[in-house]
Amino acid sequence: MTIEEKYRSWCEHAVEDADVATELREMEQDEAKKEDAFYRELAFGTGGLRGVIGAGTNRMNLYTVAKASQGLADYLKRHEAHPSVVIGYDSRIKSDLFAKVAGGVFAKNGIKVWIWGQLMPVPTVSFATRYLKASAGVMVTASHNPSKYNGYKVYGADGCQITTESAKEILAEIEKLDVFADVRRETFENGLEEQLIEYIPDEVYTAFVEAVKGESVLFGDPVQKDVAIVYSPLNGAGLKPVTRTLKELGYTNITVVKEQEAPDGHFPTCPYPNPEIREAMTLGMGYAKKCQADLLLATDPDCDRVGIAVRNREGEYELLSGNQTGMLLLDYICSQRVRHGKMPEDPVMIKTIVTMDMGERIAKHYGVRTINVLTGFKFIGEQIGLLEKQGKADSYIFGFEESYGYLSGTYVRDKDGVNGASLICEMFSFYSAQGISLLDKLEKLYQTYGYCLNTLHSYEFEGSAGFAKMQEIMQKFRSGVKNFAGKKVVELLDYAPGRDGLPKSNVLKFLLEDGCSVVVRPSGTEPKLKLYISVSAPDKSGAEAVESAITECAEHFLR
Ligand SMILES: O=P(O)(O)OC[C@H]1O[C@H](O)[C@H](O)[C@@H](O)[C@@H]1O
Repeated sequence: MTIEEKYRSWCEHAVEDADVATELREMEQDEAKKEDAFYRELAFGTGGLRGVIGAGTNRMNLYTVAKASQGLADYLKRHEAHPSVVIGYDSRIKSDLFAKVAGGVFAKNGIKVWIWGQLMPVPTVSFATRYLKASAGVMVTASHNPSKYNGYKVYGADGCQITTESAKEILAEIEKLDVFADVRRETFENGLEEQLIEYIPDEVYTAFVEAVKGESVLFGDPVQKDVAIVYSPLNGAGLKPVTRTLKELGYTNITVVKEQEAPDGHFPTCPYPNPEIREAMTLGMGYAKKCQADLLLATDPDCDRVGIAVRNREGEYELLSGNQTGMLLLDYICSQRVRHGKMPEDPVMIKTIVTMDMGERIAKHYGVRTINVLTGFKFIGEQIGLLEKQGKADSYIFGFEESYGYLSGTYVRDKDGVNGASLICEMFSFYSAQGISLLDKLEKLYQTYGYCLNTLHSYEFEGSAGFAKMQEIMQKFRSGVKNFAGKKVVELLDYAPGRDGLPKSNVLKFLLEDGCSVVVRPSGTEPKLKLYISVSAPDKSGAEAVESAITECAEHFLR
């Protein structure tokens, strides 16, 4: 079908959602808009389906969600006699609608549905899928993307986001379908009445909170639980689970950022609700200053990421990167386990290839083995599953990503902002009781393992033209870069054909002299090209100078 034919078909059939119908009418004379909306189908990327909410095959709308659900239903029915699915959703625009549409499709296909009765974090979908022994889980969210996005993450029965092979199979099922003719769906209300759809009981939520609380590595050590914590759920799903868990863990002094407390998919005070981005933390930092807080925490809308800021000696708040927080947590978990004789046999830490290599050095110091995987926490979850199959689930002590994702247990198979927030508070309070700040601790780590600066630069390439441009840039990088700002390329690791036993992925890692590296890859969740730079140097200012020279050099390839 041509773009115009697809457009006409949508005008005829996509009448149920008034917003979609209006948008279709409005793009009638706008060829560029039509092309962008229809030039491709939304594909499964790093985090499942993800796209801008709106009209068309390349958009998140009730039709593309229903089609994906039908494809998933067909896949599940092919694999299982009596499949069941857990569904969750966050505060994003139309998240609840898409969750109900998905529920209606599964119900019509005879698949039992368990749905959370209110917005919930991503990890609770992973948890409930395992707890209820469901065949799959679906989370409607676009995680940390701006408000115009939504998405659809799919989990397997093990609570892990589906990885490359299953994604391919599901995608093949989806591609067989006509978005209008082949989708079977009933109303959510009918599904409820027929008891094909049921709300997930409270007991599951409580079990999740208990599992998170069980991840403490204090082992009886004293901590100061009256530290002043400012918390922002960034208008997302974290509010209830994070505050409940922290309170039950005994933290007594928590202030929630009022403007970012209520769920709101428009994210009025933080258009880009990603704790990686300074602006998302600005309001929280203002609150922290006002309350003289010790620690600021913010979780993203689906509460799988957590960002932090801590007060420095001058009374200002400093943001910590995902790498820094991850390293601190890794060191804290390892040191506590060693001190209390709780380190398992053959301990394992898992991180991604774009996550700071210094993590590996810390792990080694404690006798912990590191497994490196591709970007995406699903690959960390997958490794936990493999350890479990070998009867070694207890070996897993921690997994983290530079993109602010942490998980210290096996009770879920995705990063967990509730677990991250609780561990960070515990680590903070533990050191605080000894008069040590997280910044001091970080300094100590640098002294022990060598100073290392890791930065991430992202460049937006929107739409079909942007997509093509990113491919072109990757080719330019691929074809023979000899040095970056005078630092010789010692080795180029190209992950496109697959390497180190990892699935094929469009990622290039340049190992440079002096322990520096540059990684470049198109994001799987946003229309962006990402550049990860790692610089080892004697001190911060030296590292910053090298980093900016390398960045400037790498940016030449983006033109
Ligand atoms: O770099 P991207 O492909 O956009 O992915 C960045 C991150 O996106 C999501 O949060 C995934 O769950 C993470 O596992 C991933 O690291």
